[in-house]
Amino acid sequence: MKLSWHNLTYTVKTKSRVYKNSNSKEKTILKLQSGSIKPGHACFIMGSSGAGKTTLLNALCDRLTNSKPAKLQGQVLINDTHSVRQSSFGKYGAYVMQDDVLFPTLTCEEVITFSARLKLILPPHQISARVDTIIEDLGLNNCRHTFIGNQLIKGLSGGERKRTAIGIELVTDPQILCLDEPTSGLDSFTAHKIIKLLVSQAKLGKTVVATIHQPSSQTFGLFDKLILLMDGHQIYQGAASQSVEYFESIGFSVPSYSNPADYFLQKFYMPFNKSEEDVRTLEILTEAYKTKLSDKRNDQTNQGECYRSRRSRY
Ligand SMILES: Nc1ncnc2c1ncn2[C@@H]1O[C@H](COP(=O)(O)OP(=O)(O)OP(=O)(O)O)[C@@H](O)[C@H]1O
Repeated sequence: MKLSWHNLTYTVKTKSRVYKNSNSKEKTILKLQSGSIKPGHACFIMGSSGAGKTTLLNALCDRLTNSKPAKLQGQVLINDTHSVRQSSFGKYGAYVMQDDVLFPTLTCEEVITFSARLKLILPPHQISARVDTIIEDLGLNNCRHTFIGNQLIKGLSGGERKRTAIGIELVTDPQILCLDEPTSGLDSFTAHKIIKLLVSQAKLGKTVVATIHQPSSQTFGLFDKLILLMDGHQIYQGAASQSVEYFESIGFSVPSYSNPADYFLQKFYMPFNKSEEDVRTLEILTEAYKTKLSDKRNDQTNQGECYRSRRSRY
């Protein structure tokens, strides 16, 4: 299923000034954002802390309130036709939270089975077949009988716990899978394995979208699509593999032998007491992004015209 969003703006009222050098008490967290993710793609939302990653993800999954003092404007569409609001996200999508709440005294297999029994109307043998497939796909076979655990009970490792949380959502075979910080608190090797797993889920035809904090350069290389946010603005949306080249073309060269993700987070951070230079950087980036979008639109129009004129010749 294709997920697209158009002119998303999310504003909330705050009790204090939004920035040191402004008097406004209204904070716009998402600023006129548009974009889309196709099925079969794994898209990762990056940006420094407070850039609006979780808010964008929540808007895409219809998890934001639209009542005072918060206001969400714009549209999120499924397959370019149905509004996510009207078509009830839970029917075709799933959301994996950052702090998953799992029963500590159940085993990995038991929590996935519990979720399947709760969400599916299927005979028991089909439920256990589905659970077996998920456990196999997620590589949880060697810990299927281990307790989830908590501070008092020793249980699954962080990575196994994350995969279990994903398994709980996969029981319904969702077409859209949204995850908030699926790698938080994990070492870079385990984080890499989780991202690999998400990319493989996307290859099965799902639309995967996740926020992510600090991917290693190897993990960054797995991303199909990247959305980079700065202070609520989208400053890049496109193939992750082309992002370094794009930023280089507008004057932000990633130093050799360094992790592009680290560079982006450091360079595109908007502090509370933003300086004129920070504002200028943001302006340059948003302008460049608008130009990129209009160039892309022109290319598509030209391609369409070439195709039509070629067809008319035959
Ligand atoms: N309901 C709200 N009321 C006031 N401020 C909010 C609200 N929701 C989000 N914010 C603010 O909006 C900004 C973006 O929040 P969001 O959680 O989307 O950031 P993030 O990029 O996911 O950050 P992090 O990486 O630290 O989780 C933050 O400064 C946050 O404090």
